[in-house]
Amino acid sequence: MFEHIPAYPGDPILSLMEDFQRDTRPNKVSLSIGIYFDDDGRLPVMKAVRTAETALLQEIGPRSYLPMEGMADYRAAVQKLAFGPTHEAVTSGRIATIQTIGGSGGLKVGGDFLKRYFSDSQVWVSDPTWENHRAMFEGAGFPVNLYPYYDAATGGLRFEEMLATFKTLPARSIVLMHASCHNPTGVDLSQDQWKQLIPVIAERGLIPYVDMAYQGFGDGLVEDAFAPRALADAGVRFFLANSFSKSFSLYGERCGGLSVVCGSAEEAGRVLGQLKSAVRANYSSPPTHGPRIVTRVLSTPELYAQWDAELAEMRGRIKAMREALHASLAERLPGRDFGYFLTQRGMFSYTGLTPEQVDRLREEHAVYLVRSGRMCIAGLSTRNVAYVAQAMAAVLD
Ligand SMILES: Cc1[nH+]cc(COP(=O)(O)O)c(/C=N/[C@@H](CC(=O)O)C(=O)O)c1O
Repeated sequence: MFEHIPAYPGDPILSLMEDFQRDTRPNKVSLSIGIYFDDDGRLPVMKAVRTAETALLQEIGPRSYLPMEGMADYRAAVQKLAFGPTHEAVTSGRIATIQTIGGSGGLKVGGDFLKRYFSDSQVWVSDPTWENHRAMFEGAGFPVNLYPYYDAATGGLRFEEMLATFKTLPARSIVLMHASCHNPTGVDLSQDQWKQLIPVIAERGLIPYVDMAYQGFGDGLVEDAFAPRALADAGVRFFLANSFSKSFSLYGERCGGLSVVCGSAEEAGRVLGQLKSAVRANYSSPPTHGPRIVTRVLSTPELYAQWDAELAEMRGRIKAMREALHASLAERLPGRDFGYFLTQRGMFSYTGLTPEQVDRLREEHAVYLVRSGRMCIAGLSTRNVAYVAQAMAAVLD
């Protein structure tokens, strides 16, 4: 019956975690999957999360199905965090927001919705992008194309080529973009570049699909949401998938959202209905526990302030690790330019290491990167950063 089923080759990111867990070498370092570890190498339980969850445990009650669109207070909190509580798009009710199973659930449900109502469109993703973007949108039935993005020569952005490409795309082309803290490169558009790109998106009638999985890991919660807010300001209709996996350290609780910015509250009502239909056909309804924690934190001023402060600490630690690794590499290999560690932002940096060098890092030094050369900076610590620099220098020599 299943003779024709091929063996699974593994996921370029998630399967590395399985290999890492099996690795018994005491000096192993995980710089592959996009998970934030603290300086002790532990996956943190945020104080604001612990406080909210402890309070919720006093309110244990029945666990019926949630509505297909999720909890109303969660959805409202997602909109306020993404767009700002006073944004006209929020106050006018023209955003359709659903609670989803992580940011992944938002991308998948949005992909299915788009395939149903924009079936002739094609999808354009940055070159490179998160490994799973292609799988998700091809899985929804779209042809997936690349637009120029990362400049390997400079470790920066090929913005002029990206802009020129957007100017050629047919109306209703779906352009998948990262709000901030680009995965895998850490290279973002500046606010000025977004201000140049957004009029082209509007003029061409493109459909932006913004993936905001790292809000708070760049410059801050407000700064990192510049792109969706600027798109909404410009009256563009677009999709925004967001994730709380990293910013709440609640990866396994699957807390995400999908917002569709529409032209009116009436339009948002119809879009919401069809998003519910897409949810029903995927997983029926979203989970309760994790999203209740997120809602409690986002809706309680003192918890929100504590969470924001903890996120700032996480952001600051990542920045400090970037600086420490850069300094250690510059000392070991003075002739090479590692400035990209300082200019790239968020959880990831694109090291430019070849797959073979990444393999050597793993096999000879027990340092794990994704084979694309992506490094998760959040896996560095004051204990291992010198060792990682030494290992990188060894394979680069
Ligand atoms: C850009 C982006 N979007 C969405 C997700 C999925 O988030 P979630 O809310 O957990 O469904 C991830 C996860 N990225 C990390 C883990 C993974 O690959 O799944 C990573 O890139 O390592 C992203 O990096």
